[in-house]
Amino acid sequence: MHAITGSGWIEVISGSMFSGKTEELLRRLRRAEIAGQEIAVFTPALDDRYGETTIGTHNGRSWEANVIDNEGEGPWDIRDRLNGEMVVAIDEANFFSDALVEVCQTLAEDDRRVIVSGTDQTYRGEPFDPLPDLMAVAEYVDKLQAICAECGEPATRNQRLIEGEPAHADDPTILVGAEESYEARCRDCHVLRRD
Ligand SMILES: Nc1ncnc2c1ncn2[C@@H]1O[C@H](COP(=O)(O)OP(=O)(O)O)[C@@H](O)[C@H]1O
Ligand SMILES: Cc1cn([C@H]2C[C@H](O)[C@@H](COP(=O)(O)O)O2)c(=O)[nH]c1=O
Ligand SMILES: [Zn+2]
Repeated sequence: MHAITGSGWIEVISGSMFSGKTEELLRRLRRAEIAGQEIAVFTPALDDRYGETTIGTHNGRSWEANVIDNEGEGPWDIRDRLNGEMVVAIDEANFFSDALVEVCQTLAEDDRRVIVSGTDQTYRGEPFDPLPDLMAVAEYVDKLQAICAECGEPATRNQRLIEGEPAHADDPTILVGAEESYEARCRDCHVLRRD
């Protein structure tokens, strides 16, 4: 339990793609496991890059996860599928509906440690819901940076590339992918086509 409030809490790990969000999430889970705590991990059905029932990093590390469909109960299914675990981890929060914020609040109010990871900006450089609201209600927020693929400076933005070209501003927001479609870039090197 939280030393100050005597209750649960929310930790958000955010930042650009490739910044090490999932690595950091797995590091925290390994430590919770060493401490003998029961852990439940959730991932959205939409992200199938690493196989249906795992969360994975861009450098090959993974952890077993429960897959949550955004249809039906959506993120409320997370609460229904808990079996007494007091550490709850949610990866790829950017693929969940806004209801995830209320779900995380409820879990923290039930004295749980909630660790949420997800990228905070769309490829357009706009806030990626529900991360902004999650960051606002969280007790702890870590915003990580990758390395800009163009200039080597710290990267805060997600560059979407379609056949090697910057994506157009009117493209759909959701496109599951990794190195084949995205690069980490700094503010100066991030490009968006508007023609
Ligand atoms: N441009 C980059 N900047 C930093 N790390 C990168 C970059 N491209 C690939 N990587 C690799 O990605 C790893 C982070 O992967 P991951 O934790 O899955 O990131 P995230 O969850 O933030 O997308 C790094 O440790 C590194 O090996
Ligand atoms: C910027 C942006 C990203 N996505 C997708 C691409 C990936 O599948 C995930 C982010 O994964 P990571 O673990 O943070 O590397 O989100 C998207 O659908 N739309 C976007 O604008
Ligand atoms: Zn750059």
